[in-house]
This record gives sequence, C-alpha cells and structure tokens, in this order.
Amino acid sequence: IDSSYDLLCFLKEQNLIDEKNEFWWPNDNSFEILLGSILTQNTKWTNVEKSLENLKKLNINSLEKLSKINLEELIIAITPSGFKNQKSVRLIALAKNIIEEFDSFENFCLKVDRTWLLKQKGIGPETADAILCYSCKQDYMVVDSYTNRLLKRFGYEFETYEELQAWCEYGINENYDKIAKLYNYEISLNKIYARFHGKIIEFMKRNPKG
Ligand SMILES: Cn1cnc2c(N)nc[n+](C)c21
Repeated sequence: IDSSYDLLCFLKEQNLIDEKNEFWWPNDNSFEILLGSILTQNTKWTNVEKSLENLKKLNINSLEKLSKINLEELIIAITPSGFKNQKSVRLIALAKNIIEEFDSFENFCLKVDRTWLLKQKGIGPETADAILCYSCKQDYMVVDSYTNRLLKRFGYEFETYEELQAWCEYGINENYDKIAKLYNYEISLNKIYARFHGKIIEFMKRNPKG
C-alpha cells in the first residue's frame, strides 16, 4: 500500500463493521461516547460495556448528573473498566470543567478544540481524538497501537502519534472524491475517519498475528 487510501480499500472489502453502528463506536448517544473514551483507557472494551451498563442503571446520562454524582458511587459503578479511583475523579472533574467552560454538552461538542481537551487531566491524544471524532463529530482520526502494528506489517514505522495520524488523514483527504464513490452516498470526512479507525481495530482483533 502507498497511502492510507490503499489501506482503507484493503479493509473496506472485508465487511469488518456491522451496519448497526454506522460510525462503528457503539452508543446510545454522544455523551455515552465521552464516558466510554475515558473508561476504555488501558482495558478491554468488554469491561467498558459493563461499566456503561452500571452507569445506565444509575441513570447517569448527562453532564449535570455526572458532575453531581457521589464519588464512591461512581467508583463502584466503573470498577469493571479498571483504574476506578483515577478515572472517577477525572470524569467528575471533566464534567464540571465542560459545564463551566461550555455550559451545555451540545455547545461543548460544537466549540471544543483539541488543545482544551489535552489540558484536561487524564486526556491524551488518543482520548482527545476519540472524543473529537466520535462524540463531537469533528474531523479527527483516532490512531493507536493497533494502527501502528497494522502499518508495521506493510513496512511503515512512525515516530509519533501525530505523524501516524497525519499519514492516515492525508491519504484520505487526498483521495476524498474517490472514497466518496466507494460509498453510495455523500459520506462526511468525519464518518470516513470514524469507520476507518473502527475497521483497523476490528481487522486487528480478527488477525492478531502478523
Ligand atoms: C468503542 N471502542 C473503543 N475501543 C474498542 C475496541 N478495542 N473494541 C471495540 N470497540 C467497540 C471499541
């Protein structure tokens, strides 16, 4: 492959994403994706689903409720996804900061930028881009160790997260009109990034060995 466009074509014909999640990231709404993006750090997605189920039972379905939740209660609820104390403190602080800075979750999704997210404790590039892409529907592609490992199989090595991300985004941008033809509808750049990242994860889960 010569570009991330070639990689997308290679992945696209393998039907890696089931159609019920057209942006790949399973969710009921974009607030839940915000929760999931923090909870998924350093754990398996199946564990995140258990924590999200617990939060659903507690009806923690808004920024306001998350900002007011009892810390101990949150710690117990998110135990399945690990680092329960650290992630609980960070989730409550994030909810409070979003309310203070943006008033509403909707306004946050529209106005937040990568710099603001990276200033929040516990949010690094991968989490920031997951929130920007899947919660806020902004044009950022998430890259990760799966992406690095897959590209290594094609002979590519990247020094930094940003370099890997730039390579992935560049090939898509350069071939956007060709990609639009691959999909029989007007697909947004955000949606291509969302699905492309998902295809990489799903491919690597099905093909763990090089
Ligand atoms: C949303 N999400 C984030 N990381 C994931 C993963 N490894 N496997 C599956 N899913 C759905 C994931």
